[in-house]
Amino acid sequence: MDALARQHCQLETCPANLLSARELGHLHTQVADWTLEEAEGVLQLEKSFLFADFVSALAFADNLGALAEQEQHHPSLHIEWGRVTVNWYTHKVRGLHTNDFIMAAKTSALYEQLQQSASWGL
Ligand SMILES: C[C@H](O)[C@H](O)[C@H]1CNC2=NC(N)=NC(=O)C2=N1
Repeated sequence: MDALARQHCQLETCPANLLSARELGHLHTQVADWTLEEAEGVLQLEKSFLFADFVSALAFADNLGALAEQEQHHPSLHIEWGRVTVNWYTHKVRGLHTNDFIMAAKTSALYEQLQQSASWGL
């Protein structure tokens, strides 16, 4: 996951960049704790992150939003008390692109970073 988390999103995505099943399988092994879901015919990566309360969930979503702006690649977020469910897919290709795996890895790394700083009471 670390190598993927250090990459940056490609700004130009086009349907030609849709991943092959082999590429998709290889990339998924690097973010194996994310599930492959299909919604309205669109394949996406999904993972729920747990928090102590709503404020912490909102802070994570805010940090993730800043990351998405930096990378110009944006998630679908469902924010509730104690949980944020994150979905990644590429609108332009109506499916999964390498960018989605990069951002999934970055999302997991962000969560670990925030949980560590919270546990240190920082
Ligand atoms: C112009 C802008 O960079 C593009 O429209 C980006 C914005 N963020 C995006 N986010 C996602 N998830 N998919 C996209 O196709 C996408 N396109």
